[in-house]
Amino acid sequence: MIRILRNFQLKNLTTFGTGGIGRSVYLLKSSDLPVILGEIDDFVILGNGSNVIFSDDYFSKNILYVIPLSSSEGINIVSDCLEVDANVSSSALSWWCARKGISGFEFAAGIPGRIGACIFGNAGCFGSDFSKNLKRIFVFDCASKTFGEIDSGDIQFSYRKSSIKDKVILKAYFEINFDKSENIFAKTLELLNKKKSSQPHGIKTFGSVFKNPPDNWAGKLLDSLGFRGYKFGGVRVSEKHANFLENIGGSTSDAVKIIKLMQDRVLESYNILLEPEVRFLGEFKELPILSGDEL
Ligand SMILES: NC(=O)C1=CN([C@@H]2O[C@H](COP(=O)(O)OP(=O)(O)OC[C@H]3O[C@@H](n4cnc5c(N)ncnc54)[C@H](OP(=O)(O)O)[C@@H]3O)[C@@H](O)[C@H]2O)C=CC1
Ligand SMILES: C=C(O[C@H]1[C@H](O)[C@@H](CO)O[C@H](OP(=O)(O)OP(=O)(O)OC[C@H]2O[C@@H](n3ccc(=O)[nH]c3=O)[C@H](O)[C@@H]2O)[C@@H]1NC(C)=O)C(=O)O
Repeated sequence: MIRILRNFQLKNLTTFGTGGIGRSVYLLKSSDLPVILGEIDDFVILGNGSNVIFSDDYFSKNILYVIPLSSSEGINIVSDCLEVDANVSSSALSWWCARKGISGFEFAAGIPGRIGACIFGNAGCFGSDFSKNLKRIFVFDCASKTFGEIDSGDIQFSYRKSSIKDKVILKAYFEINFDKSENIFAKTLELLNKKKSSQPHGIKTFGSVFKNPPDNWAGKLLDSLGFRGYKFGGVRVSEKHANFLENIGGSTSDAVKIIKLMQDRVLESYNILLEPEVRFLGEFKELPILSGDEL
């Protein structure tokens, strides 16, 4: 059953926990998604809300929020492929694969997103990403309002980027490589611990603020300028990692003020324009420069 939540507090839909009011949030099951996609226009689709911030104002577009699927509901082995529903979380997929002795997803245990969004944004860490074992995706094309498959060879993937545009990913098919379960568990835990030791967890964040610039690291540049622990309103820069913001009772506009300051200071000091990784949804009075193309 599809529920439409009117005038919904958007802070409940993102891991950062800020944002204004959304006109219409469609709360649905994964199996309802193909139906609703053919019926509505002017929407954004969310995964786990871990890479987005909504403005503090009114958001008038429709928002599709799908209830996450567990690994037992959303992952199947179909002939020689791993078929994964887009609404399975990255970590559920990683641990499911470890239990089944399927390698290649050890990196994914600590990524907070869902598979659809992770492919869209080519999420990754520790030298691996979602493009690696991907064979094809099943999508809804928003322009033609049709469903179809796309081979991964026909998608351009780069660092935190894919060429997927105006499409909703419904399912993904990955190749299967078997290994000993105990080896996979060990590697998964090792990478998870590595991530936990260098990044904040158990606190509201949206992952990295900026992408790393070529041959450098956003965190290192921001740290060198003294941003660790910097606070504006109810948002502060993590003491653990200078490329993370933590919401300790603030708003999106507090976060945007810090993001702009960070971008300005790195540009002035190093002549490097940091490109935000987080996606900004809604109307903003001021925004940081979103990509170098805008200069
Ligand atoms: N490496 C890491 O540790 C971290 C990585 N991340 C990244 O953030 C993303 C987080 O995932 P998640 O929290 O689930 O995503 P979000 O809910 O934050 O959504 C991010 C964007 O993904 C698009 N999207 C969502 N679902 C789909 C879908 N089924 N098909 C096509 N596009 C979709 C939407 O684009 P639109 O607005 O155009 O509708 C949305 O704006 C991953 O891509 C990952 O790269 C985030 C934090 C940490
Ligand atoms: C969290 C994300 O992805 C993470 C991913 O989890 C990790 C692990 O692979 O590698 C990237 O972080 P990162 O480049 O900041 O990795 P780190 O190893 O923590 O830092 C890189 C370098 O900067 C230095 N560093 C980092 C933070 C800081 O405050 N000070 C500092 O000097 C580190 O010492 C290291 O020399 C991804 N970030 C980006 C923007 O690519 C995300 O995309 O949201």
